[in-house]
Amino acid sequence: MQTEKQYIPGLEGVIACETNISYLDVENEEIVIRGYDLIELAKNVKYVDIITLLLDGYLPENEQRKELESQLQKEYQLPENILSILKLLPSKTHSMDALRTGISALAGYEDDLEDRSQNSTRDKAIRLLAKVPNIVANSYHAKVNQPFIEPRQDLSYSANFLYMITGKTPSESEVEAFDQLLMVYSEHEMPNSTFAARVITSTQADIYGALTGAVASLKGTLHGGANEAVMKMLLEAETKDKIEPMILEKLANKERIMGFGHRVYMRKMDPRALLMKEALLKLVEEKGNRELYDMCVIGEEVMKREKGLYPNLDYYAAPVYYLLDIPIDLYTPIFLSSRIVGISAHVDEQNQNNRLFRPRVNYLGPRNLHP
Ligand SMILES: CC(=O)SCCNC(=O)CCNC(=O)[C@H](O)C(C)(C)COP(=O)(O)OP(=O)(O)OC[C@H]1O[C@@H](n2cnc3c(N)ncnc32)[C@H](O)[C@@H]1OP(=O)(O)O
Ligand SMILES: O=C([O-])CC(=O)C(=O)O
Repeated sequence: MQTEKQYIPGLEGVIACETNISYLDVENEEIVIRGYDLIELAKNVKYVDIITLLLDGYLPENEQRKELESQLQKEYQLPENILSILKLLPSKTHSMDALRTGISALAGYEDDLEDRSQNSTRDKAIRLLAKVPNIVANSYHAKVNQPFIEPRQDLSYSANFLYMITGKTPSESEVEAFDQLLMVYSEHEMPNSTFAARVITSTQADIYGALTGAVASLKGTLHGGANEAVMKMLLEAETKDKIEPMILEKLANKERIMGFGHRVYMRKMDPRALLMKEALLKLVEEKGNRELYDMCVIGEEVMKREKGLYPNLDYYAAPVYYLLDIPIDLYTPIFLSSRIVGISAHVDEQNQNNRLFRPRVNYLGPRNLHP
């Protein structure tokens, strides 16, 4: 006779591992990243600094930052065959599926794929971080039948990423907003995608497999895919007068409003959403489109009043992407690109202190049947 153990749907509140990487301190409204507050980091450092913080455990000095930037630049190029694979994908391929394919295919170029040492994982993570903007941007250009764009070594990591997407040299304020987007998306404790990567890693599978699984997880609209859905909703509403009736209609139809709610923050605003709300206001003041900002604020108020739900990061990140002229298809791939660093840190931590994930079930089906 099986004894029933407590089943917790969605593993809500369950502790899945011990970590030195990050922690959501909801009570104190702090996202702790290796001891630092993510929001304070996002206001004061650059995404490349967060790469060092997450992979090496400390914030870099100037020389260390320069060395990392040049390491990344050396790895910007993609093998010709990978570009050819991206070009061969049908044009209806979702950009997250193209990214998943690109990351998976890169595994074949590693000489030490099975090496799970800390150094090897770090090197692989850097190579992936360098190449992923190329996959994201050029798989999109191939999809819309535009020529590939070559990476530029004279630009910073974030400026090059944005340039490769839009084909325009970005302004300083655009780079600043994009770099901040990458930082706020870089790491977030134990979301579904990170958990998926740790589960895969626990079998001693390689980091490419773990990240491929994480891309698949992050594509879903209850997770990373929400940012695309938010922008589609805002564009469908068109004006600030229409956002409230649209949300009310969706709620009446029992639809979920993308960009609201969060398993961990529950009835509080995601601190990253607040930072992106400020970034959005700054961009709106520079570029115009106050209507978009007002629409978002009205949406936020309606959801608070009707459901007691607050925006998560995706709600305010979506219009920031939009004002940076980034195609909607790329919102979620950019989220994943930034998150590669956080997930890689988790892959390494799992490797260093591994035990296979293998939970049990409460069986509810029949017994004692015979063929
Ligand atoms: C960066 C990120 O990945 S953040 C997450 C991005 N995802 C989204 O924005 C998708 C929209 N949000 C959601 O679906 C949810 O809030 C989640 C999946 C993020 C978290 O959900 P959970 O903690 O599992 O809560 P759960 O799905 O159990 O919902 C609890 C209740 O709140 C409601 N609810 C939660 N979020 C929403 C929402 N966005 N719109 C409407 N209702 C919602 C549910 O319908 C449910 O109501 P019920 O009890 O009457 O059935
Ligand atoms: O933490 C989560 O569940 C989802 C999320 O906000 C993220 O991955 O950034």
